[in-house]
Amino acid sequence: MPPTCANSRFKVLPRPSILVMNAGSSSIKTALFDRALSEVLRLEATGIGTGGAVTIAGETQAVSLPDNATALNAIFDALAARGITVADLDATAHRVVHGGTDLTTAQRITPDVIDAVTRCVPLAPLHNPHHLAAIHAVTAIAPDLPQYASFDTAFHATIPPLAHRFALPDLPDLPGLRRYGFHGTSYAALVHALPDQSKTLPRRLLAMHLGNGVSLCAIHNGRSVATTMGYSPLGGLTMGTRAGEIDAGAVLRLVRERGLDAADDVLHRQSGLLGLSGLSSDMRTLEASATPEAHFAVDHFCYWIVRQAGSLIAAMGGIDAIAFTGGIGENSKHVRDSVTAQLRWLGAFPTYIVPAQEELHIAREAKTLLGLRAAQEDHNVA
Ligand SMILES: Nc1ncnc2c1ncn2[C@@H]1O[C@H](COP(=O)(O)OP(=O)(O)O)[C@@H](O)[C@H]1O
Ligand SMILES: CC(=O)OP(=O)(O)O
Ligand SMILES: [Mg+2]
Repeated sequence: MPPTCANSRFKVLPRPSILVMNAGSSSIKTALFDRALSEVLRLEATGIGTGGAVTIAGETQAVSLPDNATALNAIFDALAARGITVADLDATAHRVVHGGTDLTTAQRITPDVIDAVTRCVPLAPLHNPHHLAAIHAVTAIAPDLPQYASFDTAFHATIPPLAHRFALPDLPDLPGLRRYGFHGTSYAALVHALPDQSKTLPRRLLAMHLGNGVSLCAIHNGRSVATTMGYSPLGGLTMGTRAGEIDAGAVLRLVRERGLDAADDVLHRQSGLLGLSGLSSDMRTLEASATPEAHFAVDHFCYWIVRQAGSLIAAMGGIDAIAFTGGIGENSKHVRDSVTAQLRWLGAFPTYIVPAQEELHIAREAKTLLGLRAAQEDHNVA
């Protein structure tokens, strides 16, 4: 089989393979997997909007990444520089944060799927537009390449109605007003990976995805039973630029007095760590800062994790372990220590650090769908 990777410094890519694209709110993480689901190349653009860095096969360079479009171009340029042509792949697979009520299981991307993801842009304005940009960029290069989507909401399909229903009346003209939950690709991967460290999966596991977006998930016997994010990735905890939990009365006042678009901007882009610190949405910057506002922002971040942890532990009837993941969960000892110290009254339980493997989970799902498609084609030929 001829190599597709022209640069001999990089592993030769076995063809065919799956390129996973995970456009988060402050990063685009891409990984190329071979058919055995071994990761053969990783390209990450991080710190979008707050600075920027591109990491290729473990080597990081500071690059100005003012917006997602610049980051996406940097990723495609880096792929091209390594002789990787998207059209040569088996498929691409994308993380999609919000597919609403219609899309909750992994599937092939069709025009109908694109329409549904587009309809959810107002619910996930920091994510869905970036997923669509990545999907359209691949379509422009390779219109016939199969593309798949995995949804952040899927892992939370097991949350019972008591936990996912809002105390609203039936509003038949507004279907889908309910809690969904996000970061499901991360939690599903964590459930798969944790037993490598813990031997068996803890029965009552409190998983914490602490990145630019932040959520906690109560995982009981491997299944999500409650999570802090709700109708959209705006809910729950203090995040990089998102407000998290806020009284609907306060939201109504913001909309009444500032108008819908300005209120949307405050809640999604000017709040959270950025709004509290007046400095940055980036945890590294805040941890390095001596201002009282930066300290307050980090303390607020940890305090509300602990407050919400209490709620999720109650939903599981106790706790057997905590698992940290995401950029902050994996790297900030200060945040992990603060959270675990404030939960010490619960008694002793193990804590684990699990590198987020959203891309591997998405590749697994795409591989399953590719296999089903191949089986279907074989069946049609037979
Ligand atoms: N060494 C570190 N110490 C503290 N925070 C870190 C460190 N490395 C990354 N982070 C934080 O992780 C966050 C980004 O998380 P990440 O999961 O990569 O984001 P996204 O949600 O966009 O995928 C940023 O706040 C960043 O400052
Ligand atoms: C759902 C969400 O907030 O994702 P991210 O942490 O990647 O922004
Ligand atoms: Mg992320």
